[in-house]
Amino acid sequence: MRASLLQIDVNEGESIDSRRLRVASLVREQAGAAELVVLPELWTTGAFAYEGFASEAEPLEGPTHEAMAKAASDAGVWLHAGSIPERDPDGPLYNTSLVFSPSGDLVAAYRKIHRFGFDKGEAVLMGAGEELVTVRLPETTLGVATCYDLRFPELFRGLVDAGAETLVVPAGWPERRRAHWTLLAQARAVENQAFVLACGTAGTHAGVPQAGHSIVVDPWGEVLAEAGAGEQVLTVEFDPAKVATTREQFPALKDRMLGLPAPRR
Ligand SMILES: O=C(O)CCC(=O)C(=O)O
Repeated sequence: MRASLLQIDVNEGESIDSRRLRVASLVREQAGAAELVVLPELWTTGAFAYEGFASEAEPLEGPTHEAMAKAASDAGVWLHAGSIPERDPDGPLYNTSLVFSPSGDLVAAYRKIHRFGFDKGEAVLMGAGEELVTVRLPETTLGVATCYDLRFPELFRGLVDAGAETLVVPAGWPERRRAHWTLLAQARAVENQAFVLACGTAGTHAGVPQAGHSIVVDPWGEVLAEAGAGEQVLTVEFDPAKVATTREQFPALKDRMLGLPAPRR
């Protein structure tokens, strides 16, 4: 199976409308090159451009949905279209990832569970998702998570328990903590014996330089491909069957001790 991670440069010098058109044509260019295409987190606004979240938020079936559904079907690819600031007509904003089938149907929407920012930004401007999301592809089952979620291993264990074999993580990770990004992507792959496809952004928005360095890690923790800092299409071929063989040959997941007693005080 081939996947292309589109590490998009997100900066204020380009309007959201232009970027949407540009990204749609990059997705179309993946026709025949990849079966799965992955975009980063909040690539329309920028993950740190908090002031724009409310004004640029879209309904689930808004302009990004429309452009990405068309791009997925034109290219005939599975498309994890990264995330949008979603305006729920009956609730708060959410940081919501969209996944499309090769015929352009929305097959999954994942509202980010762990919001970043502590006492500001996304953590106060957006609501928290409550549901784990997996997506069955012919070759593998995707488990989806977003950016800051990468720091919470229990979420990924939940996805694995739900059948995930390929963990897809769109992000807008800052350069300042790039070492964590790489380390955590490898850790999630090793502990879950799963592929990790982690797609970040390039450029600088809201004064925050982005890490880039999108990365694909196999179930043994080996880095199959890693991008540089700038905008880049990172295409990788991987064998989804390696999840089952790794789990058979080194069956650590079977040694989980569920229901451990609480520590004695
Ligand atoms: O956890 C981090 O260091 C970065 C997280 C982040 O930037 C985000 O979730 O938007």
